[in-house]
Amino acid sequence: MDSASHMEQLHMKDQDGSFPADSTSPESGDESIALSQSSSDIIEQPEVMVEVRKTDTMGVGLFATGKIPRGTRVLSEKAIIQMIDPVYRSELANRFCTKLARLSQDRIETLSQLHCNPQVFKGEDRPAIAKWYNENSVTDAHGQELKGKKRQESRKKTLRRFGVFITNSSGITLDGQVGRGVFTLFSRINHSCVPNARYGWNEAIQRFTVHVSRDIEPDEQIFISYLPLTYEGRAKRAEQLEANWGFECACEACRDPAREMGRVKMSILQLLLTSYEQGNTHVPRIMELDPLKNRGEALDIANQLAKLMVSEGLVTMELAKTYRTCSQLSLWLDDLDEAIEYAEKALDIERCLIGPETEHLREDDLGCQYWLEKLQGLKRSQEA
Ligand SMILES: C[S@@+](CC[C@H](N)C(=O)[O-])C[C@H]1O[C@@H](n2cnc3c(N)ncnc32)[C@H](O)[C@@H]1O
Repeated sequence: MDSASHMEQLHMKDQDGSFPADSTSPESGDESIALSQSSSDIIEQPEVMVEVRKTDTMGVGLFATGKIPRGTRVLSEKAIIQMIDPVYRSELANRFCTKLARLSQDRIETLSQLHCNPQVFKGEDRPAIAKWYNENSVTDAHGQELKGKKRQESRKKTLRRFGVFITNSSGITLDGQVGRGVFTLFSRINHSCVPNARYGWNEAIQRFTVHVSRDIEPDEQIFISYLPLTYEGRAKRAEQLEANWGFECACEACRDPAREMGRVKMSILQLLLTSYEQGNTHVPRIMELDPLKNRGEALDIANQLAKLMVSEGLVTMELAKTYRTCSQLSLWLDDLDEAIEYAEKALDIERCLIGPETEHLREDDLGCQYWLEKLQGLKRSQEA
């Protein structure tokens, strides 16, 4: 489909700055078809393990086409559009327009089909895009310069596409600088407060990857957590999701009030641990909790927290971090064997969620593998 055939489908008001509801609808009709992605965008995927399908309550989502074992890298994508983050939003919009103008037609179509959250727009977006249009000439797919109404239509589409970019872009690094990119299949993954997958930019292979955190059954939907706050209760999660993504979460944890108890307990344990790590200067007195007195008590709490996370199905990087804390505390308590056991658990989670490329985490033993190697070295020197 060329760009001209989309043109009648946009009905964005131009003068008053408002964004009518249909400005956020995809530009083409049936979302379940034509999710174009050139084969060079996905690498290291020996077989297609996932596909985009319609859901009942969350638009489209990503689903497993067969059984997927825990720790599998289900996506390894290159961005369809990416850029370094400028300081000012108007500059971001300006750069976006320039990038978009150079994008291939199939990538523009792919971008246009993605979800746009109307809440992402800011006051300066429309003027910044209008300014870019005033300063640049725009051509259609056949190289014909757009004028009058067509040019206006093109500007409206660009505004929506910028909304798509903001809605779906994720943090990456580009030549060592902070940037963001949009990834075709990743953009279709819905949120769950009990995710079964983890995403992240893989510096070593320069790809955006998604790994499943547990065994996945055929036809199961893949979910990530849009929120970093895995311990937070439902009300806080709902507030964040509404404010940043504009939806009411329909995940299994939010539909089942019984699951809240686990979260409450986890956030209390986390609070106690954090207070202890910070010298108990901010002990949350409202909860009438006694601060942790020593490393033994801290280890006990960290261990309880890790067990709770596992029993609640929260296999996240916070779990790896908690095992790492247990390992550090065990070492301080002079139990090297236990420290190694916890370090192995942390590494298992890290491998499962990130993969083996963690060389960039070598500094300060940040990566679990380097921490474990350090402990194993200590053990060898003790035995020598
Ligand atoms: C990045 S998109 C994910 C793909 C999207 N479902 C689509 O159709 O393209 C994010 C949007 O998906 C929907 N969504 C994601 N997770 C959801 C959830 N747990 N409950 C309800 N809607 C959800 C919301 O509309 C949200 O703004």
